[in-house]
Amino acid sequence: MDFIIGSTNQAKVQATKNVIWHYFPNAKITAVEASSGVDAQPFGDEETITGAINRARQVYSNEQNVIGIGLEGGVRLLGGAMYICNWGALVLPNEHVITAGGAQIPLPSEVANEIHQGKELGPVIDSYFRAKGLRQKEGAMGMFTAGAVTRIDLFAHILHLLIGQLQYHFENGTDGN
Ligand SMILES: O=P(O)(O)OP(=O)(O)OP(=O)(O)OC[C@H]1O[C@@H](n2cnc3c(O)ncnc32)[C@H](O)[C@@H]1O
Ligand SMILES: [Mg+2]
Repeated sequence: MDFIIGSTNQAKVQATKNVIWHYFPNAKITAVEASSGVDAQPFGDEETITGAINRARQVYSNEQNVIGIGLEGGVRLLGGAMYICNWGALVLPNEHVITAGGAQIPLPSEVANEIHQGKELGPVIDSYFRAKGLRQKEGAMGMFTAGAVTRIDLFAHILHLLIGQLQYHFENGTDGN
């Protein structure tokens, strides 16, 4: 079983390799740019999960028995606060879709205000911490949890949820989707 991840973002690619090779040590994993088909800064679970599914749909292949992986980061509003929200999707060679959501933490209001003005979380987080390329490593999750859970850990957990459901699908021919 081979996998293609629809992104070259290092946090996404590293998380994918860590988890897929844990379950399938011989799997071939390729990373390619894929468009999410949604806004560069998705807003809400609906838009974020759609971005994840679109990326996975773009890279799966029923001819080569390749499973597509899509991971997407977004933000959502809950109880007056803005939370980071992340979604993942697998598209199987038979076009079956498996999805899973990630853990969420609220963002400081200074950061939320900038997102409301139309900026993307990646650059906003970089300027907030006077750093470069945080979205490829720690991410907002890592920075606002003092490194306890990084963006790689966050996507790795989503991958575990996806691969676990994939195993269940293989064993039972069904899942919750
Ligand atoms: O190359 P791609 O796969 O597009 O990687 P990306 O980092 O842009 O990731 P997304 O498109 O999935 O994320 C949408 C936006 O939210 C930003 N983002 C999402 N989660 C983040 C995080 O934990 N830390 C920093 N930026 C984040 C990201 O940089 C984008 O501006
Ligand atoms: Mg992006």
